[in-house]
Amino acid sequence: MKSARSKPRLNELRTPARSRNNLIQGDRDPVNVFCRLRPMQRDTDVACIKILSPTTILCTPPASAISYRNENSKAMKYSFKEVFPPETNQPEVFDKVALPLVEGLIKGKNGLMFTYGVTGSGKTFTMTGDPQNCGILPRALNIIFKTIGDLQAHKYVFKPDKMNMFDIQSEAEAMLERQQELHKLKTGKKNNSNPDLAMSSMELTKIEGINEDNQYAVFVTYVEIYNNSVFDLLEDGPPVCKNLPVKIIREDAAHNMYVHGVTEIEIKSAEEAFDAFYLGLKRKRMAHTTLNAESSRSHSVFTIRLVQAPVDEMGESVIQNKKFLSISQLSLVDLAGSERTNRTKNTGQRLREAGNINKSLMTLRTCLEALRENQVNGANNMVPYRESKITHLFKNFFEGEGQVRMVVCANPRAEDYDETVQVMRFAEVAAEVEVAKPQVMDMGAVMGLTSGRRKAHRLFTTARDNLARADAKDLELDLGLVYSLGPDFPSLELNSSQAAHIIKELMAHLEMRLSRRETLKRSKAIKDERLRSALLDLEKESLEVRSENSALKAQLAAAERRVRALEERLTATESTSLSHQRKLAELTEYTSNLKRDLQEKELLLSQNKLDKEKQKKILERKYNHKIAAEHEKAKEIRSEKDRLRNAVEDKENRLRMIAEALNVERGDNMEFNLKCTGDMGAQTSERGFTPGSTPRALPAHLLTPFSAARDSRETPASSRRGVAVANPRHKRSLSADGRGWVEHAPNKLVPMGTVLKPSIHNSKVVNKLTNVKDIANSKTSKYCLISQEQDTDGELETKLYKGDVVPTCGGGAQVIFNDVEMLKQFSPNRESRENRSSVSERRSNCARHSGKRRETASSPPQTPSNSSKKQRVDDD
Ligand SMILES: Nc1ncnc2c1ncn2[C@@H]1O[C@H](COP(=O)(O)OP(=O)(O)OP(=O)(O)O)[C@@H](O)[C@H]1O
Repeated sequence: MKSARSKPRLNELRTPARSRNNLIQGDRDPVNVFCRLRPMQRDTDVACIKILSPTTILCTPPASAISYRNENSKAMKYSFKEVFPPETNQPEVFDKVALPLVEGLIKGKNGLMFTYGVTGSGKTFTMTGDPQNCGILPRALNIIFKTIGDLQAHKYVFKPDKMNMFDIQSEAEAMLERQQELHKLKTGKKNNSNPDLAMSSMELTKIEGINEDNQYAVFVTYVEIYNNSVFDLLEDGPPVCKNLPVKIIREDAAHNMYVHGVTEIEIKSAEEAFDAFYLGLKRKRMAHTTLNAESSRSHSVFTIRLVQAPVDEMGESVIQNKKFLSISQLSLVDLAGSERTNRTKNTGQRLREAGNINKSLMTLRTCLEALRENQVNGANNMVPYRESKITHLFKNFFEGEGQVRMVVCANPRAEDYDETVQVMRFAEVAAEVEVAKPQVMDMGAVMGLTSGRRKAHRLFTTARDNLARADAKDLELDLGLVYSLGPDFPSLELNSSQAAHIIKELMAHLEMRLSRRETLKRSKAIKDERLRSALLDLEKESLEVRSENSALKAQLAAAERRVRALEERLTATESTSLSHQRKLAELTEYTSNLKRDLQEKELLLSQNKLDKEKQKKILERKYNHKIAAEHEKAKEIRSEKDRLRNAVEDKENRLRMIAEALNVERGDNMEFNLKCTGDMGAQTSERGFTPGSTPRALPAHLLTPFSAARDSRETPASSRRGVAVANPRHKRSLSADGRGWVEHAPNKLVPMGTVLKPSIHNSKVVNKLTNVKDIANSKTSKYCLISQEQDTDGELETKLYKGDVVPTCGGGAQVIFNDVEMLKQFSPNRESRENRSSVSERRSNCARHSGKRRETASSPPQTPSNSSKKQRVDDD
């Protein structure tokens, strides 16, 4: 039963058709899987594969195998269509595996054959072989040319249209191209054949049953899939070409996958085919690995396309109609071997290759598993053909029509066991996949042409040629008359008695012949007339067809131009997209690496954070204890400080009172002083004080702070009454002795109209002390801060805070205050009044305080310093 689909278009039958889900079970063939065991290399090698029957093997895990260690030590049986023992020779393998595919190819059926196995298991040996043992590929080429022999069309009659289809050219066009090629060849012929390999010497018989009413042409392509990119091994260029451009896989109008822009060479003999094959072989990526001296690093696909078209009714030339073309293809695939990297010890480029090889083989396996699932269980799983170039390219074989055969190559040695078992499992999956049987049509029969046209034409041309020969007159030819005037003349024996009767008969016969001749003449005239009118019709039709043809040709040319332009754009877009895809993959990998790094760093960071928090807690606990202790101490210090401050304030009050007592009028003072001195136990010799007299000498501890000069110099008597001061500092020369002073007057001084004015000779005057260098330099050794403020009585008081500038080790300076000068004015009236009113109070105060009074700056102003702001008031 045929598919429910409407009658297929003729040219859709040529290449593997797309999936037809409604194909019934009988329309399908399983993938035929063969197993070939290669001979052991060394006598010492231990085998892990045993042949049980011509179709079954037994794999026993050796003790060294991983599966054995994983307690999966059961021996496993695997079945195949046929198992080839190590001693099987190449012709046997070819006859069983590839010959049916070649027969199918000749009859217009598609075929796919691939070798699969671990690296070094004999895949390339099976597919290509060596000079002494030609493999499947050279044998297939040889037998094809032996079979099609002189049934081949002239070169360039069939021409690839670059879109996976073919055009048919007229003999004249084909001849023109042949001449051009001849010219090119004269200028430089390339010969790529390998002199060591005389594969054409194989003894092969031709395939029977070929349709002799067709003309044939063979085209080959050779591509390799390396690191999941497709390369054209027959691309124009030097034989050893390293930088072949990447090709893309596309779908043609009939939804078949093909390598776009691939070089498709028309081959006219097995020798030419070998030339092409060896050119590709030189470019194929091979490398030395630990497990195979010449290991294929890529999957190679050698495709033979056979184009056939029926000859016309005269059996002379091909019918110039693309509709009647039939294209069948046989793809011979040598897959790269699967390899475990820990065994091969590959690194760098080899490792990357191995990764890509394993990945694509994995995709092949995944695709076949999904297909099997869909076919056996009626699932509708998406088959990931596009994940790998190899599966993408052969999508049509699995989803369309054709014969698929696989040779699983295995090395029986124990070291390969683990990988061999994986291969066997893949083989099991593959054997369960089914492929639709190809449908073949005889185009001549479709057109209603009789068979044997070509043979008849050959005979006719032979006869014609023979007639032209010089000895043709001796030939006895039975040309077989088309028109006959009836039977032969009756015998004319007139000497008999019945002569009159015979003459009568003869006359009747002649009359009959005459009338027959007339009839034939009339019939011929009618036929001539018909022929003429038919010819006229044909001529008319031909004219119409020709004009239509030229219009169509013009349209076609325009369409072709458009297609070519679009194609170019598409190619450019596709190559950009490809490069973008590659970039994207790189960036994705880079991003994932970065993410991984980030995660690692985040982990580390959180670990560190945790550690730090732990440490912090420990330290916090420690320091809390310390801080508590410090707080306790600070509290104690503060209370001690308060106590001391109170004591100091108490003493100051007492001293102030003493000083005030010293300043009261003489009479009062006398009394007051006597009391004070008496209270304080001072030893005075003189109690009287007259204006202009030398002030009495008070004990040192009762004088103002400035009177307690360390040197013994006498201070001249103060002009102010009642002040017995002998302080050498009152000398201006000493207070400002000209040694590198910095005079710091933050505010403008209010003029007081006094005799004594705060002024230091040769000093540097600054209003603001912002520049450290003003203080911290080698010339400056003294600092004076001048301030004016109101005292408690509302009088203006000028204070000079003086100090030594001491450089600090950090390069800055500190000021140690050691002196305060004060300038103050009183109204004499107010003073006496005030004094009088407060005398009694002072007396009482004086009586209460027995300590000496020291007049000092209670809190010196702050002075900037760059490294240390240490301030000290040194009571003099
Ligand atoms: N059946 C066999 N008879 C004799 N020699 C064989 C056979 N099979 C393989 N060999 C030899 O084994 C070696 C490795 O074989 P081959 O290169 O075909 O392996 P491979 O499976 O193609 O490896 P790779 O996947 O690495 O390309 C070759 O030297 C080949 O001649």
